[in-house]
Amino acid sequence: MASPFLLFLLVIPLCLLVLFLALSFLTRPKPVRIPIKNRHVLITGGSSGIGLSLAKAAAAEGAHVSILARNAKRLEEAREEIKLATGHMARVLVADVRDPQAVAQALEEAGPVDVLVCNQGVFVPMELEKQDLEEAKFMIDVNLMGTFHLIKAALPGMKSRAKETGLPASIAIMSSQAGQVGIYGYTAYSASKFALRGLAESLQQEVIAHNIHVSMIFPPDTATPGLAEEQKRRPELTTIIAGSSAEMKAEDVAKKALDGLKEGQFIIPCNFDGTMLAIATAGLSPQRSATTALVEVFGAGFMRFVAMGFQWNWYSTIQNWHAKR
Ligand SMILES: NC(=O)C1=CN([C@@H]2O[C@H](COP(=O)(O)OP(=O)(O)OC[C@H]3O[C@@H](n4cnc5c(N)ncnc54)[C@H](OP(=O)(O)O)[C@@H]3O)[C@@H](O)[C@H]2O)C=CC1
Ligand SMILES: CCCCCCCCCCCCCCCC(=O)[C@@H](N)CO
Repeated sequence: MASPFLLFLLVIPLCLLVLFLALSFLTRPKPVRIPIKNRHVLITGGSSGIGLSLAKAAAAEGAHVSILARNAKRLEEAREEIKLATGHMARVLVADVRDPQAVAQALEEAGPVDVLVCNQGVFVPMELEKQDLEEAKFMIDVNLMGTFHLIKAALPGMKSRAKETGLPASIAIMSSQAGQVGIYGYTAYSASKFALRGLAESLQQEVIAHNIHVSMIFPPDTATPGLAEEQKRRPELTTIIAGSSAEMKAEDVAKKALDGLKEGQFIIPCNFDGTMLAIATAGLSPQRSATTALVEVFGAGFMRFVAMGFQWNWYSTIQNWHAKR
């Protein structure tokens, strides 16, 4: 006769197994693998920072890469850099994502896309009270409206291409950890990045029947020319609070992003803090992996507790900062 204790020990893994099986049945959309070799990958903001690293990583894996940005000279330099690193001649497209006509024309020129990476982004941190509304609008226009323009222009071609080839396509959207949690000094930036999540969750439901798979990438501070510019004028509290998640290299963010999008991961965290944030903010987002779903189901309560610790730390920092003035 087995002791009640041994029986109990057996019950735990059994419950876990049943829960895992239930989640395997429930998780939607279904798992997918998105090939990128010999496929057309279009990366906006591909002339600098994370976008340029992504372009190199995709070209190194045999993708046909197009990069889009405003500045033609920087695009040419990026093309040289990609060629030097991988031997691949990327196509360059000059357009401002704020201009829907220019975006449509660029996509026409580029031809049908298999993987669209909406990575372009601007960030000008400042307390809302001090920030010029034009700056707030600038971030919304480039980060949010620009992404609308890109997806609108690319979708028809992506749909027919996915149908023709029978291969799954991908739309990957660059958010930020500041698109998962509000940060001091980022009212407009966080708003633009949180908004992308609503766009992405809704869009995934609209395009799943066309074999198009949406991903969102959530990097922490990442060493790029953009970050160097930002740091010249970032409020001290923004730097301190954003420092809660360790800075990454653009290459490492690009690798996470590319691996995640190839697996059709809806939420792509980039470091350990990012994984905690993803569990804490999973909400009703699509989840393809039963294993990750299991971690989310068990982790949710605990991560809320950890989050309370972070908030305690941030609010103490803010209070002390004001007390010193
Ligand atoms: N670096 C960081 O700390 C983090 C960055 N991110 C996000 O990652 C993305 C890339 O950031 P990062 O690599 O640092 O940025 P960079 O500033 O280094 O590069 C930005 C790229 O976007 C292009 N771009 C900017 N505005 C437009 C526009 N209106 N139309 C078309 N292209 C445009 C730029 O080219 P050009 O100026 O010639 O148009 C450039 O290629 C952004 O969305 C950012 O919000 C997220 C988390 C952290
Ligand atoms: C549940 C526990 C969670 C713990 C993790 C909390 C860490 C949050 C840190 C947020 C950092 C935001 C950086 C934004 C970078 C960015 O986008 C700018 N550089 C502009 O590009």
